Amino acid sequence: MTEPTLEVSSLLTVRDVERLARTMLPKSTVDYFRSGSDAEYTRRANRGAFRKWAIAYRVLVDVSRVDTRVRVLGQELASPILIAPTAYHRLAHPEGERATARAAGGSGTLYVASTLATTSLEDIAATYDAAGASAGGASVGGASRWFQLYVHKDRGLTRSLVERAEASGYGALVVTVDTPVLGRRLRDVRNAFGLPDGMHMANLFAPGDGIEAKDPAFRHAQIAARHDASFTWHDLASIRAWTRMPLVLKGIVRADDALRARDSGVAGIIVSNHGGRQLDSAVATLDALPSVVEALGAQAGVDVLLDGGVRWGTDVFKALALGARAVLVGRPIVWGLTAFGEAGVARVLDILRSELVHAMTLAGCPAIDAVTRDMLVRR
Ligand SMILES: Cc1cc2nc3c(=O)[nH]c(=O)nc-3n(C[C@H](O)[C@H](O)[C@H](O)COP(=O)(O)O)c2cc1C
Ligand SMILES: O=C(O)C(=O)c1ccccc1
Repeated sequence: MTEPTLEVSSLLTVRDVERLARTMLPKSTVDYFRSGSDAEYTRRANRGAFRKWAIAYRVLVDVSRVDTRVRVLGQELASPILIAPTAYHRLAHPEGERATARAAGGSGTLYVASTLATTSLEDIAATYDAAGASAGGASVGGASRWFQLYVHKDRGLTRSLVERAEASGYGALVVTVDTPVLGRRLRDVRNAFGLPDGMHMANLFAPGDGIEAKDPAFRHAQIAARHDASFTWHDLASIRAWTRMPLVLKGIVRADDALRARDSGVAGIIVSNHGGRQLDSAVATLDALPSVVEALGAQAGVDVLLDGGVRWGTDVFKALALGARAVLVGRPIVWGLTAFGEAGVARVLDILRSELVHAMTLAGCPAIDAVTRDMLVRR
């Protein structure tokens, strides 16, 4: 009866999961996963923005059933909580992205696979689908996994990533637009952070090709140096021409950029500042959300998602009330993966989802469309 500390069920909050995971990894890995850039104003501001809102709950509503289903890019999802793309899952757990994909596929959670995965996008796709099929999920066939693209100077490499993602049945292409160069994460510089030997960016390099021989810090630093800092709105059209996958732009925080995205024909945008890892002093995502939603208007046909600092079900509630269709979580997934592999990722998803149900129940919101702007007041 008494093995209290290391049972997955003893983890009650995302905070518990993070606390445990941080004891399990080398310092330089914890630093890489946790850090924001420079003074980390934005990493903290993302969390602080949630604290500025309070929920004006409604009473005497029938909340004996609470329905968290949402439509994202025309697809029905059981929950508005999605998995943000994060690099290097094998640093967190030996099974890496495969464990994440099994937890996501098994629970029907939308998983955005990173360009910088340590498992190939084909392998992630197959693992996700197999988990979905054995769970009897409706998500088999790719619509519930998306692929995140970094645009590289090497157009041929970029195009081949897009073509591989399409061939593997990914349901959307998420183009990250906040990383023309890498943000300066001071701890990574001081730790000379890099991928250990034997771990590699499986989508970008084959084992044994030249870059594998270079030292680990070099390998990590080289990655962002290969991003195309000259990429513009104009070039987006060429990516559209390469694929039939709907496009989602990740990293938008301005109303005018959101309008430009809509005019470029994208299906969705993610209000994101990369978890405070890119431009420090960037606006917190929850603070940026209302202006983006207002600019696009209700019938825009562009789904607005948000990430950055979502750690509680009430955070999800607040983002939805301010107009997000769904949210994504980054670091909490990595901590869950570290702590218990597939079961840890599943636990994090379960914690956030049940907290959201609990918040909706107590707030008198039996369905997502009841989570409206008037549910919030400024603290
Ligand atoms: C360790 C780590 C790696 C990340 N790698 C990527 C990536 O490869 N591609 C990308 O678009 N965003 C990446 N991000 C940003 C996340 O997609 C997301 O925007 C951010 O983590 C959300 O904030 P949260 O961690 O506070 O939930 C990464 C974030 C972290 C923390
Ligand atoms: O760490 C990150 O946030 C990330 O997205 C990234 C970008 C380029 C190289 C390595 C990681």
